[in-house]
Amino acid sequence: MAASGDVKSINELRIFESLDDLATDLAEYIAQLSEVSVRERGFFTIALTGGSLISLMGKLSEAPYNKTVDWTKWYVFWADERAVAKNHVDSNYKLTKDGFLSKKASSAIPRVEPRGKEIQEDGDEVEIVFHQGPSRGAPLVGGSGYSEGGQQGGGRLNLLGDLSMVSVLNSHIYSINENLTVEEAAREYEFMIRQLVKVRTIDVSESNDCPKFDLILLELGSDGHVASLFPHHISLQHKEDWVTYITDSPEPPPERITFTLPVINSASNIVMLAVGDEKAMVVKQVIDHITDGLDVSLPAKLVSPSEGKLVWFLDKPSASLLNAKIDESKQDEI
Ligand SMILES: O=C1O[C@H](COP(=O)(O)O)[C@@H](O)[C@H](O)[C@H]1O
Repeated sequence: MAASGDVKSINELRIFESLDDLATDLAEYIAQLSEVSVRERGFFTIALTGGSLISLMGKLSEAPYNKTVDWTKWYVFWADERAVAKNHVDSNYKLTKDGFLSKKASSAIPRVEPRGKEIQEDGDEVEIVFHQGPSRGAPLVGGSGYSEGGQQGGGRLNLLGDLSMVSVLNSHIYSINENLTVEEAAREYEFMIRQLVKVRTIDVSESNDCPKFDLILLELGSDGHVASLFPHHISLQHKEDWVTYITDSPEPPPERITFTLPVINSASNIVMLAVGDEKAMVVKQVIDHITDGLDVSLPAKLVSPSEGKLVWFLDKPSASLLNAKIDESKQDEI
C-alpha cells in the first residue's frame, strides 16, 4: 500500500461520459459491496457524506436494487455532519433522508462498460474503467449518537409489503445528535461507534483497532477537503479520536463533526466522488501532482486506505485536466 498522499494509493479511476452513467455504476458498485459484506459478515456498514453524492446514489432505490439489496443488513452512518437541526437545509442527514432513505422507486437497469487502463506519471498502473455512451449492461445478481429506532422504536421495514423503497431499518440509521454541543455530539457519536465495534457490527482494523467501515463515501470539495477535514486544519492531525469536531469551518456552517483520517483510512472501501468542471483543477492537483510526505493543503491526498480499496468516480468534466494516459490497446481486454 502506498504512503499517504501518494497517487499510488488510488486503486481505480472510473471516468464516465455522463452523470447518469456514473450514477448507474455507483449504484451497482455499492450494491455489490453490500452483497459481499452481508455474505461475509452479516452486515453492511456504510458512512455517507453530503453534496451531490446522495442524489448520485439514488439509483439504489430503483429496480433491481430496491428488491435485491438486503436493506435490513444496512447500518448507515455519517462521516461528517453539520451542527444544525435535522430539518435544516444544511443537514447531511436531511439531504440523505429526503434524497435517498425515503425515496420511491422507478425502474432503471444498471449498466457497466469497462474500457481501459491508465499509466500514472510515476509509471504505476492504475486500473481505469472508462465508461461511455448509452449504457448497456447487466442487473445485479444476488442479492445522535443515537439511531433513528432509538427515537421511534422499530423501523420501517416493509419486506413483505411495499418493496419500492430503500428499506433500511430506522434502528440502523445512526444520525448525529442535534441536541448536544458539537463537542458532546462528536464524543457521543464516537462512543456509539465503539459499542458497535465491540459487538462487531462494525468491523475492526487489525492494525490500529479503528472501526473498519465496509464503505465510506466521500465527495471531493473544491478546496480539496473531504468529509469536514479542511486544508491545513488541526483536525487533520487527530490520530487518537475517531470522531472529532470543528468550530471554524471555512465553508458554512462553521460547526461540524467529522470522522478523522485514521477512521477514513481504515475503511474496507472508500469511494471518492467528484463531478463538474469546477472540480477539474482540484482533481488534477490531488491525482496528478505527486507530493512528498503529508500534504495538508489537500486533505483528499491524505485519503489512503491502509488495508482497503480506494476507487474514484469522476465525470468527464471533472477529469478533463488529468494527465491520464489511457492505454487504448488494452481497452477491449477489460
Ligand atoms: O461540506 C461538505 O462538502 C463536501 C462536498 O464539497 P462541495 O465542494 O462539493 O460542496 C461534502 O462531501 C461534505 O460531506 C460536506 O459536509
